[in-house]
Amino acid sequence: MNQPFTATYLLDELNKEATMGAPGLEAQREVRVIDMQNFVQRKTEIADAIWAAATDIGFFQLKNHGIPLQDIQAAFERAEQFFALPQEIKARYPLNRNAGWESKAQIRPSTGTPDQKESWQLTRPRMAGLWPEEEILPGFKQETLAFEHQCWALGMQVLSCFALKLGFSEDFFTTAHDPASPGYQSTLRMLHYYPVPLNTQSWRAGAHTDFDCLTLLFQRAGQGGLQVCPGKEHQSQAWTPIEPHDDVITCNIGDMLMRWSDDLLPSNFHRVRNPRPGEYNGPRYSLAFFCQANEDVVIQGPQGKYPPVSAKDYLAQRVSANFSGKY
Ligand SMILES: O=C(O)CCC(=O)C(=O)O
Ligand SMILES: [Fe+2]
Repeated sequence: MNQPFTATYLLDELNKEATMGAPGLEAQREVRVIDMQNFVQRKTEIADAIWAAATDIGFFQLKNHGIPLQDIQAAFERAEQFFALPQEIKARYPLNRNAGWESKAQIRPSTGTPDQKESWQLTRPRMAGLWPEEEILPGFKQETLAFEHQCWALGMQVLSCFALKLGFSEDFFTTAHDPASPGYQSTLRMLHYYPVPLNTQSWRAGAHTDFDCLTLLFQRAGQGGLQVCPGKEHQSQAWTPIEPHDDVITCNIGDMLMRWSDDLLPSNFHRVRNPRPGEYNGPRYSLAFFCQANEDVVIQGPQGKYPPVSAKDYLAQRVSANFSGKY
């Protein structure tokens, strides 16, 4: 790992990502926790707090966010059940365009090595043949769809705060991520990082920024390893560990929102490191919801800092740079 990986991409963010594979340093940074209680009444105050955290520190966490803890725990249990299925069953749901299952297929431009994980992704319009059947995992489909919707609704609340601060109409991003559209491409991802023998030289997930507008990341207490480096400080290569807590959701700004805000909202680099000697080194599960604008939506900020690109073309370029040219 960590050998310099040289490639040239058409997108600036991919060229930047290719420079981020080194171990770097550790740095403590403030992790601001935003209280989402009484969102409607407190929206202006919440929007100010989210904006300040996103622009000063680059990442933040949500508490009292309205997704019941028992629903999150049930979603983790479904992920464990899915990943415990025999390999030959999971292989019946192969990844295609951010939907379905893959194992060790994601090669980050930063590291040039495969992430030590498997994942299954739900992208609503693309799920034909990719659901585990009722007799294999009863209730999985219905409950996972319901959880995806809860994530979408919370993601849209947060994005409406960014819309407010950017001077866009407050429903701008909700329209851009309309689940009723056939071009809907927001994704719920279940992740399972394999147990790692101690002193193994690899990354559970190599350094990257997300492709989307906003990511909601759910982690489990005791299963650490996430490290974050704010986009505006990426040259420092100084990484802040994020301690997992069951009652908060960690949020990352992704590259779609960076583009849409003409860089006012920098996307965050993050990665998942291996356990160190003495740390828990068993399996690690996480859940991520990626708010990815619908295929036909054109991403461009008011200042036109980046050329216009459809969210479909943008995602296709980012996914294929991570999956050996496949989309
Ligand atoms: O599992 C984690 O904590 C991070 C996952 C992640 O960054 C991703 O899938 O984009
Ligand atoms: Fe990520």
